[in-house]
Amino acid sequence: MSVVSGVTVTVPATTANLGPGFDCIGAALKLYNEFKFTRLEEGGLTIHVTGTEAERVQTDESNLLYQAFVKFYQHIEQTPPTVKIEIKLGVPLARGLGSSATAIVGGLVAANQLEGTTLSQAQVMELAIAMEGHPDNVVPALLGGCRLAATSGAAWEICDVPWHKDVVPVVAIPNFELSTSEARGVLPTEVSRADAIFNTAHLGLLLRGLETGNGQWLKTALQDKLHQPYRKALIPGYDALNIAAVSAGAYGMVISGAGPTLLALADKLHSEAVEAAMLAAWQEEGITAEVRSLSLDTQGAKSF
Ligand SMILES: Nc1ncnc2c1ncn2[C@@H]1O[C@H](COP(=O)(O)OP(=O)(O)O)[C@@H](O)[C@H]1O
Ligand SMILES: N[C@@H](CCOP(=O)(O)O)C(=O)O
Repeated sequence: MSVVSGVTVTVPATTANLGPGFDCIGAALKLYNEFKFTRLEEGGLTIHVTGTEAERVQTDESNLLYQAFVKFYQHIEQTPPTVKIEIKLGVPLARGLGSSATAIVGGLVAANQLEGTTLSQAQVMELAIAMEGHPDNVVPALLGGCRLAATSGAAWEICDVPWHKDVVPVVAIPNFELSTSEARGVLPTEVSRADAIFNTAHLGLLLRGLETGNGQWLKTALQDKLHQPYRKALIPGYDALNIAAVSAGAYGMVISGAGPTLLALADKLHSEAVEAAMLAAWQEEGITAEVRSLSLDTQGAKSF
């Protein structure tokens, strides 16, 4: 295929970890960033950002989307073309909804499209995982759906995790940021055998709970001992929201990605009540938030 003069890529938000699946499972959500790349014959890099919090995105070569774009060209050992980049932000920044994953996947997919799909989707995925350092947000951002990723060193096995249609993700997004690096910084480097066994069992149960919609399994499965006990202190209102969500009928509540967004899973009958309860709980803490039910994106990154 031949090179093209411009491309637009949309990439979905993600909710990673889902409680016990730290660094290995995540789901794409119907909330999107859009990235338009146009080759320029002259001048230098131009980045224009629109949408809520647009002023918080870098507009020089340090921009993560652009860095991913450059990474692609380093990989194919070519010089990147000069481009104009237009970013339409739909995914809030540093909230645990995979904004960094959208940028990494968006930059790589855009470059691959501009070069006539030089790399396979699997090669793009490997580059994205290497850049992000873990697979659980970039993989669903690229492929869509709920995905489990495992590696024994060389390549990644990606498994599509069936998600029962009655299980609704409710996201409660506060108006403060928490960077993934800060939230990873509070984690211990070693964990006990008991905690490792706890998470292994709960992740197995979660997979079956998501597939079947079995509420009893999901209630037990949405627990974790590897990251949330250390991170919850970074999120004011965590315990209050947990109580509110479960009292309103949610199966359980977890931290979305590295936080601070909190994710409840509920059935369709209870999702609206869970939304209202989580919003009220954060208001009581004096925190402004947006709470909404989202459905799963099944398509991942799309280019046109
Ligand atoms: N659309 C974007 N374009 C460029 N950089 C972005 C974009 N979205 C996020 N980023 C970068 O990623 C950072 C947030 O990443 P991170 O702390 O991992 O949070 P998140 O949980 O949202 O992925 C932002 O501060 C910004 O540097
Ligand atoms: N497993 C990672 C997931 C980070 O996701 P993000 O959406 O917050 O970027 C972690 O928990 O650190």
